[in-house]
Amino acid sequence: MEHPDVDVILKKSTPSVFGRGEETVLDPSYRSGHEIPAADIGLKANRLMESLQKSMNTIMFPCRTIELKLYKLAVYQTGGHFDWHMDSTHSDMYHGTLLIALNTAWEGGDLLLRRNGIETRVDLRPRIAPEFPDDKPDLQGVAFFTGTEHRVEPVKDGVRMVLQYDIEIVKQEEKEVGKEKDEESDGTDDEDNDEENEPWMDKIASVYSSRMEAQAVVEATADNAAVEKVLKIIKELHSEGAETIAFALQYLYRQASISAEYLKGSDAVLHDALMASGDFEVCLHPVVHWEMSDWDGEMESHYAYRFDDIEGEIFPEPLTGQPLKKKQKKTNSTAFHIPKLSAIQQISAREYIEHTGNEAMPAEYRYFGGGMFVRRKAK
Ligand SMILES: O=C(O)CCC(=O)C(=O)O
Ligand SMILES: [Fe+2]
Repeated sequence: MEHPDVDVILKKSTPSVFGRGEETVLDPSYRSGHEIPAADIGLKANRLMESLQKSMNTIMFPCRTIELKLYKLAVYQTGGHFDWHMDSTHSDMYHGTLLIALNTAWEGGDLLLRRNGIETRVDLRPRIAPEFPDDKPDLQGVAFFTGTEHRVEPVKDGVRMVLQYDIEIVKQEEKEVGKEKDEESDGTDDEDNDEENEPWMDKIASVYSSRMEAQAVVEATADNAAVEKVLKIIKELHSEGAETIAFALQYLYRQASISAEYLKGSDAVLHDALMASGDFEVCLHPVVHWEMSDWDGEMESHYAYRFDDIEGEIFPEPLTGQPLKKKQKKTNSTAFHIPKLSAIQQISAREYIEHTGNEAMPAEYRYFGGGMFVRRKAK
């Protein structure tokens, strides 16, 4: 790609604001940069974007169909930066962000991604292969799931320009794999399954997440061996008498997007494998985070409860759309222990609440943790 005309682009751009809760604010100490919205950029679809879309579909959203939608062009001049934030959920379909840096020169301005406390540094400066010094530089890009925290370090010199795309999941009504049967809630789940620190939960979490830790933010999603192991553990637990096995989704979602068709990465792989086996009924629900502390106020453990259990009084209809059969109480029977690598803990943190959103985000669009509830299929 040729060098972009920096002066023209700067003239067309406006200072970047960001969302602090439901407010839109301009605060250069938190974010300093300029931007041009997609509507003012005339970029045609091209082969590069098509092939990028294909590979992101395979790696990040297996068995789903995605589309890339240009969102804006961000311009950072010397001193420009953007502190830790998650991108706002512009729509239910929006599940990832793709950034591609244009061919300009700058110093500093690295992008840092953070998930579950693990940081990954990304230098988006165009690269010239040393063996072909006369060739055009290779542009650099990065894609991450929504709910990933990120920040742009201050640009020390030059101009950094980045095209930002929304990765949207295209809804497919007739898709078989994504279809799930809503669980009938009777509030009497697994009475004999309410030990304090379920060791089996950690077993699942460690099998399921080992590759994730190793690869930080960039995950391998198609780990069939790990998925097989998790299925086996779930079957064993069912045969030992547990009625419902529940565990935290690995990613954050907007409340309305906690459904099979919108699952991301490893959540999608595991869900589809459970459905494909034909042995399970799987349902997904938003969950709320609960912290238990000991007598000294030290945090001891983290639990999740189904959101519709907690909010039963406020929301007469549970989120499954099915009326509750019996009044549900908040009991241990519907709680599950949150594994170390779950994103759910993070969404109740103070900084998260204060500093979320590259644009204002009304409360109903905030991120939620989700839970997968797995029962044995009635034969
Ligand atoms: O420019 C970048 O690398 C990321 C910018 C960003 O995070 C945003 O505008 O939301
Ligand atoms: Fe962002």
